[in-house]
Amino acid sequence: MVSKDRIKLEVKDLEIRYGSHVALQGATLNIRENEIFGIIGPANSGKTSFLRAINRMDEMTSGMRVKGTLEFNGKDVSQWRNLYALRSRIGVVFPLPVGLPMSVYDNVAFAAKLRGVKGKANLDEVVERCLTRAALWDEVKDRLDSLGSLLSGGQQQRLTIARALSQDPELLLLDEFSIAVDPVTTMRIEEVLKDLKKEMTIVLVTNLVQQARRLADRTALFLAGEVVEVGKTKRLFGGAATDQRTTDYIEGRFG
Ligand SMILES: Nc1ncnc2c1ncn2[C@@H]1O[C@H](COP(=O)(O)OP(=O)(O)OP(=O)(O)O)[C@@H](O)[C@H]1O
Repeated sequence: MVSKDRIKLEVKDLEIRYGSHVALQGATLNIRENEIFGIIGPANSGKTSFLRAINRMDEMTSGMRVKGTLEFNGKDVSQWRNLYALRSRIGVVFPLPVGLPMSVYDNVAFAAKLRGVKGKANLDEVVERCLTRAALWDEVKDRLDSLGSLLSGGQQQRLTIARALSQDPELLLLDEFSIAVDPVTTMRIEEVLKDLKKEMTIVLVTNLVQQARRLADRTALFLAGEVVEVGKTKRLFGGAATDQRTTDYIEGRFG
């Protein structure tokens, strides 16, 4: 049993639909403080929909309906009246770097300004700290005024991580962050994530089972809208999964 106060996200019997199409059902799991929780599974298994439900993107996704319990810090996300306040605690990094039509500096300073950080010295400090934590500072410190969109793909992805960190999130959701990133950058970001989990909880949706193996403390297999199994990554990858489908997926027999 995990003590209640170590549970960051408690999910019970969650169902996500788009119109009549069920994307996820009967999902029950919990995500603990300071762990990296990996989610693996083939396309269309409901992984991204799960992340969307956590930070209430159903509000802006037409036809999307969420039922069941999804408690963040013990309070159901559906009870948060102030979605800005909820989302400021939950950072999200999408598969492809998006929305960078501003300078490198402003990309990171933007959220900090919104949450009330004032004065150039304070903003400079946030920008340097977040870019350093995202392993990008050394590469961009001399071009903070250039457009974020002019950086390489791997740099842009790290910029989106720096931007997510600038909110000082308690929970960081990453959706297949390495899709558009070269292997060296992927490894650098993986090192960053190992370090970040000391300060926050990370949910890592990945299409790379070996990435879950390298990074996740526990891993869940999602399959066709069902949570097949949740367990310690070492156990699942060590040949002791309880569901044969987990073993088959991990060993690449389908996907
Ligand atoms: N906005 C939407 N409107 C209608 N159906 C959707 C929408 N988003 C997702 N779906 C459907 O919900 C199901 C789950 O999709 P989801 O994106 O959550 O899966 P996934 O596991 O993240 O897949 P992938 O690895 O391809 O990103 C799929 O059948 C998908 O077609």
